Amino acid sequence: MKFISTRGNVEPKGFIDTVLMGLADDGGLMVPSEIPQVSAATLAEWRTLSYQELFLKIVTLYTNDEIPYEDLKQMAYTSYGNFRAPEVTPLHKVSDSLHVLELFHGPTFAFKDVALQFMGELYSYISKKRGEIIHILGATSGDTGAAAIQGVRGKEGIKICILHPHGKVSKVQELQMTTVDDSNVLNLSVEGNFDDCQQVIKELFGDLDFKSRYHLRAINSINFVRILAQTVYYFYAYLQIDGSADKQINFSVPSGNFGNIFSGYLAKRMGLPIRKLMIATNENNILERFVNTGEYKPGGFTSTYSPSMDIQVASNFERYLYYLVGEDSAKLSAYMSGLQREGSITVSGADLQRVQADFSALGVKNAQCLETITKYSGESGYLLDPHTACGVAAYEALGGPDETTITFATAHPAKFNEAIQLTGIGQEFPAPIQALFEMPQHQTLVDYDKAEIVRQLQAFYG
Ligand SMILES: Cc1ncc(COP(=O)(O)O)c(C=O)c1O
Ligand SMILES: N[C@@H](CCOP(=O)(O)O)C(=O)O
Repeated sequence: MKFISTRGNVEPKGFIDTVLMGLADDGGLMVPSEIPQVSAATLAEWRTLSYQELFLKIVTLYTNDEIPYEDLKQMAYTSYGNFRAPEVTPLHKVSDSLHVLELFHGPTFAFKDVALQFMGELYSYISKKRGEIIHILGATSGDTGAAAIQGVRGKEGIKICILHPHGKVSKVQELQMTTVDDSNVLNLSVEGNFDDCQQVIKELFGDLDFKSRYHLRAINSINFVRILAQTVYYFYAYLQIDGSADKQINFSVPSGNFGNIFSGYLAKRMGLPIRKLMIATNENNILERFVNTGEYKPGGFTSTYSPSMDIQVASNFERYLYYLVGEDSAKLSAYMSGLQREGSITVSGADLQRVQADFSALGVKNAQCLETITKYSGESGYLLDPHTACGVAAYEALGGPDETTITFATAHPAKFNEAIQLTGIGQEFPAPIQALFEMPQHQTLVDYDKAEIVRQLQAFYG
């Protein structure tokens, strides 16, 4: 198994080199040269595996034996050993047609922990085994940053800098990142939005001289290992639902940067019997507009009750587009240049039909998000966080009769109490979240100015 760039101008790489490269050196995104296939018989054999066992089955399809099995096993068990649920990602049945896969039982109460606990272990392993310097640079709308910092905490030889949009993350997200007082952690609070933060880091990863001089490593979903680790819970959720291996299931996925749902697309391409992949977004509904009309046009950023999905430029969209154009790098590159030049991409005809066969989508309005939280709290006694509520609203709108849908609970409601309070519902914070309110914060406020951010990074990475 080799990994190649969507843009076609990077020599095929092995697994570890792909992890270290993060953003492909030609500006594209790394993808597997071929997608491993999982047969129905194999799926049936996997039905009784624990999360960690399943993780090992899936991840070893991609790792080329570059990591000895016992080492990988140790990483898997360490990564998921500190989750608060023994199943790691337990499934909560709401009704016969709706199940919620709770992805928030990791250290920072968000789905990002699932991939980033492993990524922290992996970076630490690579650093020790290969003597690589690991200087992480990431952008966050709140959850990736907190989970990445927790993923590498206390690990020798790793420095991490996270850019978050000033005043545009929830209070708990801000506290989770900024109460960490470790000398290897730098939080830059940027006067801008998430897209601005992501733009700066993409430019810095695209400057190959800067990238290699400062040993920049990515933790965002531009890094293929994030996508890979996230495919595991699609398989796990599917296998927990009763029934034969050929039963098809829908997944409704609260989406922003398109990483989580792209993992589902990959799982489907690997052979997981998924009927519909539902993209749930908020009022930043670029993905909904793309699925419904074929036009992908970033712009018009809006702050919503689900701030982690306040994203216009979805970084993994390029991976999907690559498959949509038949893995043709020249065609993909032409689309990406068009996006840069004209500010939009349009697909039509058979391509649009294929998009609509691959996905359905809903952009959930703020009011509908709160109504959904209120409804499920009242009817089922189950408190949804606002991102998850968007996923449940999409299930209601897009799920067909007699279809089973698994909606991802991407965060614990305590992370987004600003929105929950608006419904009038009270909630108790879990102790680790409550404790954050007593702790001092450490962050540096910077303008949305690449030169200023670069100065901060140079001083930090040394
Ligand atoms: C709570 C929550 N839900 C959903 C999303 C969207 O996921 P993705 O960016 O993978 O599409 C995010 C951020 O990524 C998030 O933090
Ligand atoms: N919502 C995300 C945005 C970054 O997404 P990523 O999956 O590319 O890391 C966040 O919480 O930061």
